[in-house]
Amino acid sequence: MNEVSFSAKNIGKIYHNLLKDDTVALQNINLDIKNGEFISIIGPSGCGKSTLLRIIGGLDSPTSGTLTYSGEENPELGFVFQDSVLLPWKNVEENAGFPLKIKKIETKKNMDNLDNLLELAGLADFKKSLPRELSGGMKQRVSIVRALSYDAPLLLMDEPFGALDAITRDHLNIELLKIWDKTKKTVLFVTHSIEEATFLSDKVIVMTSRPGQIKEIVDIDLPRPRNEETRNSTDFSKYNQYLREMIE
Ligand SMILES: Nc1ncnc2c1ncn2[C@@H]1O[C@H](COP(=O)(O)OP(=O)(O)OP(=O)(O)O)[C@@H](O)[C@H]1O
Repeated sequence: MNEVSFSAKNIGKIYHNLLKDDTVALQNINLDIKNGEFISIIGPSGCGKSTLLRIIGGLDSPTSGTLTYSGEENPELGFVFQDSVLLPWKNVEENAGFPLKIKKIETKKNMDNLDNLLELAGLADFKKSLPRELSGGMKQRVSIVRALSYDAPLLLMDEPFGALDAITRDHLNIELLKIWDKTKKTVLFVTHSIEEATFLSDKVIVMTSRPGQIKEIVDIDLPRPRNEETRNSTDFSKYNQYLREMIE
């Protein structure tokens, strides 16, 4: 089954530097994530958010502790980073479907799914456009569709909307939730924005400053689907205030 959940036990990460003391980036991280959850990670700059994301994604290994996946042995991952790199000579459709080409899985089912995702992301009319003809927000949408195109059960997102203006960002948050609702991926999302974390997540992991430890995992009990009404609600403000006080 295309599912993944994972459990991190006592994860630690030390970077050994050539000309200065070692950096203890993560310490004693314990975490259980269920299939289909939307989890955000927030915390002060340099507290190890990206390191934790990379370790969970298998792009980096922990210095100590264990990470156990269940559901799939080696779960495939989709990645979206702050600066999405699209191939400038390929159009939207070709960029979004590039993983399918590389993996040689351009089946009818996958191509139909790609079409649906482009539609969901509001890109149906731009399939033949080149990256230089797109706005920053549209490029990020292409990179999200690309990450979802091969149906990886786990999506890792590192500040994917960090470079965008607030209005576009709010818009993309809503679109991302619509796609997530349809695809039921497990999402791990790093952000500097408390409001973004609250708006999107089932749970927000709050980290301490370096060495990064988990200060608290906050359940965000706001009704779904979330929309502009959510942002205007008192509960939304309360969660933001709670999280802000915890980080300060
Ligand atoms: N490859 C590396 N080699 C050495 N030190 C590193 C490496 N990657 C990260 N670090 C250090 O580990 C710590 C955590 O970095 P990381 O990028 O995970 O933090 P972050 O919370 O994502 O930061 P930010 O919020 O500023 O993006 C920092 O002190 C950083 O300098």
